[in-house]
Amino acid sequence: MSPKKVTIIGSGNWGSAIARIVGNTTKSFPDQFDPQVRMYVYEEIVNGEKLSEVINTRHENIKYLPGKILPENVVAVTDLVKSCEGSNILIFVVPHQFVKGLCEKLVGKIPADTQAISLIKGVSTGGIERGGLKLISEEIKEILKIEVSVLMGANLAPEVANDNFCEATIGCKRKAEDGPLLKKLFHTDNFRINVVEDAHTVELCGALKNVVACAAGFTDGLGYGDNTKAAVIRLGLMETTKFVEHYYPGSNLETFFESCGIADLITTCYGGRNRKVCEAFVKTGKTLAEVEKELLNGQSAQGPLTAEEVYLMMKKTGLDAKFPLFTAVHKICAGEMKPAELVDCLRNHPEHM
Ligand SMILES: NC(=O)c1ccc[n+]([C@@H]2O[C@H](COP(=O)([O-])OP(=O)(O)OC[C@H]3O[C@@H](n4cnc5c(N)ncnc54)[C@H](O)[C@@H]3O)[C@@H](O)[C@H]2O)c1
Ligand SMILES: O=P(O)(O)OC[C@H](O)CO
Repeated sequence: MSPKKVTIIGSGNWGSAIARIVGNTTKSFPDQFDPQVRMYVYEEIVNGEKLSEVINTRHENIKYLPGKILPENVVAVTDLVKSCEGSNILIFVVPHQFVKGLCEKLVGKIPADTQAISLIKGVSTGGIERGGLKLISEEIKEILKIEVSVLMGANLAPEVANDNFCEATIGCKRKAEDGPLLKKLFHTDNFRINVVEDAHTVELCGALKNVVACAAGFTDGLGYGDNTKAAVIRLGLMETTKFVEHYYPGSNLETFFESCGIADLITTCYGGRNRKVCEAFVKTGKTLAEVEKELLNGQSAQGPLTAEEVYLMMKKTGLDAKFPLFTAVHKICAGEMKPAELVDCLRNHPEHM
């Protein structure tokens, strides 16, 4: 078996942090992986220089992960199709609103035996019209006709890039077949991977924790303390388990105890961008777009968009009333509900009845 070529599609905060890991693991296992890792970069000019050229000369993503050196075998490529040519493993790591457009550019260019793994936390808009759910992994699979696994976990990119110890979960439907190689690609001393088969649950935990993090940001902005945030986390977890069970009956409860579940909820509700942006939204009275622009320097908080997408799909089938926390997050983001009303929503939550 010849060594697998790997492409990272995305070079934001998480894409760059994961490039540091994958650049090193591919070098460590030359029998399994081609050591050159191509990274698709959505080109932009930063301080008068092309970002891709800075990455290829100074090996630093000065906009999205400043101060951290990328391995030299990670090569920035600005042509998406060229970045994927001949690759056997595609790592998708872009804000979820860009996935469909990128995949459509790759149609007909990706052999059927290519594997993908999505690190994207979000849901597709593709299910909304029919009131159903479409996962990002399903969107990629549908467009490119390839197998897609997922990797989610309590992984704030700056801490991962700092090599601080953490865990992550790979969800892989063909666990026996694909799990070992994918684990090899990501598993390090400080980034510990567990592989599970229940990929839907892994992916939905990753998407929905961003919605819960918005609620945590709202309560922080309102000046409530850690007890309130713990209630947000607990009720958010209850809604997440119920949501997963509704769309994928028979999911494995144990998956919620993996890094993708409770651990990611905790880290995101304390240290994430969604929390930060939503806290500032309440404190400043500015719009979410304004605070995102001011605080994140081009990075993206996926929670408000995911809350809207989840709300629209639930609304179609009248499910929204059963998920008051998810619904409240959307309504607050959309200006249909005051942030202070969130506490009433928590107070009257069905979990207390
Ligand atoms: N940052 C984290 O700590 C973290 C950790 C785990 C998972 N994630 C998830 O990973 C995914 C990617 O997040 P990120 O932090 O790497 O991204 P980011 O928030 O840093 O987003 C910026 C990226 O979007 C790209 N972009 C902007 N406009 C684009 C366009 N029109 N087409 C294509 N790309 C465009 C930019 O070039 C940049 O690479 C998200 O789903 C996120 O939830 C992030
Ligand atoms: O900064 P956030 O809120 O996008 O969260 C980042 C990661 O998903 C945490 O695991």
